[in-house]
Order: sequence, then C-alpha cells, then structure tokens
Amino acid sequence: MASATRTGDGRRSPFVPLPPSDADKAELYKGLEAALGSSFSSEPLSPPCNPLIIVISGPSGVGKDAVIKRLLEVRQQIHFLVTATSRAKRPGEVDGKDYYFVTKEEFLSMVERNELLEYALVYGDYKGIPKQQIRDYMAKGYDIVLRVDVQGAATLKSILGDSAVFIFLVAESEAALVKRLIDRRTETAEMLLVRVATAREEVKHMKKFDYVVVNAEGKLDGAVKLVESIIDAEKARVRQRNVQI
Ligand SMILES: Nc1ncnc2c1ncn2[C@@H]1O[C@H](COP(=O)(O)OP(=O)(O)OP(=O)(O)O)[C@@H](O)[C@H]1O
Repeated sequence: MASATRTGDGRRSPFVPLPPSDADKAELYKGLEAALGSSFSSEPLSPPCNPLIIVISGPSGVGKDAVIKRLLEVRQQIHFLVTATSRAKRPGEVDGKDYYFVTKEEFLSMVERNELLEYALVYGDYKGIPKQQIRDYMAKGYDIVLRVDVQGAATLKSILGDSAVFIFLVAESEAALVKRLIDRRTETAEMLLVRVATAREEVKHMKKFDYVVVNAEGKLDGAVKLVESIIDAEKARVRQRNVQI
C-alpha cells in the first residue's frame, strides 16, 4: 500500500535537526537546505523560451498587413521578415524596409546558393524568404513574423512542419470580407471576383493551421490581442517548438 506521507524526491539527511517552526525566516531557509543536504537553486524552473517563427496567412483583404503592423507597434522583440524580390522598386518604397530589391540574376543566384527558405514567381516577379535574416534575428532572441498567402503557407508547412506557428486570419464572414475588399477600392471588379473566388477556396485550408483568428470589422485590436495571447501561450509550452534553418 502507498505510504500516506509524501516526501517527494528529497531524502532528508538523517541527523540534521530541523529548526523550530517559529525560527526566523533565514534560519528556517538554511535549516531546510541543511535537512535536504543541498542548497536551493535560483535557476529558473521553466525551460528557456525558443524564439518563434509565426506564419500569418489568410485570404486577400482579411487584414494581414493591418494586424501585423499593429502587432509590431504593441510588441517588443518581434521582427517582420523583409522579403527579397526581383520586382522593380515602386515610388515611395524603401529598400530593406518594404522589400530587399535585387535583380533577377541576383535572385536566381540566391536560389542556387540555397539562401531562401521558400520562393515563388508571383505575377512574373520572384519573391523569397532569406534564411540568413531569420537566423540573424532569432540569434538575437527575436520572434519572426512571416506574412504569406495561403499557398505560401502550405509550402512553409511542408518545410517547417510543427517547428513554426501557423495562424489563419479570417473575417467574421464571407460577406464581411467582400465588403472590406470593396471598401479598400484598390481592385477592379475583375480582380475582386478573382480574390473573392480564391478566398472561398482558401478558407478550406484552415484546418492545416494551428490557430484561427477572427479579424472582425472594427475590432482590429481584438485580433491583435488574440495573436499576442497565442504567442504568450506558445512561450509557455512545456515542449518548445524548435526551428532549425
Ligand atoms: N478589423 C478591421 N476592421 C476594419 N477594417 C479593417 C480591419 N482589418 C483590416 N481592415 C482594412 O481592410 C483592408 C484590407 O486589409 P489589409 O490590406 O491589411 O489586408 P491583407 O490581408 O494584407 O490584404 P492583401 O493580402 O490583399 O494584401 C484595409 O483597408 C485595412 O485597413
């Protein structure tokens, strides 16, 4: 039968008397150490938090940029990965901030040297994720945010598996998403049709993600708070994700 007295792993040193219970705090502390035969460690009991790779994806117009922009304002130690592209710089864009602008030849040699985690040809321009940038920021303890379309997220999932956190952003409904896209006034009717039809397909991929976050109309801060809570919960995991790039 199991003993009623729980002693844990500690073996009490047999001949060390405990101080009286009304002894002063320091004496009690020392007495407990002496009784256990070892001093108490001040090392953290929780495992160290590994930096995270957070992949944020979702249909066009759902608010990926808006959520990430706000997240970077409210949270420290987070780096939004700057994509490399062979596309020409548009007026107002800043090299190293909006994109790393490289020539097509430079881009292809990056591919050859295996310097990109993932890349794609998007409407005739190459876009890719430089591995070194991820390594550099993770070494400094930063979490990395990647913003990719749903197809890109699927590719990253096949490369990173469970070592990264995949968040799918949705509007509260299909109708809300369409209204938001119309309100943005950046697309022609034909482009809108493609985006809405694509969004309908993309939502079906939600189950491959770890988390879904609703970015409801007028509730951007709520969506950002939920993303922050996900990051906090990930930091509290007993088995931390471990990215090798
Ligand atoms: N919670 C919200 N409430 C109201 N408007 C929002 C909300 N979130 C984003 N928006 C607005 O919706 C529009 C689309 O957002 P955003 O450009 O961030 O989407 P996206 O997912 O990055 O789109 P794309 O993939 O097409 O670049 C923007 O005008 C943005 O300001």
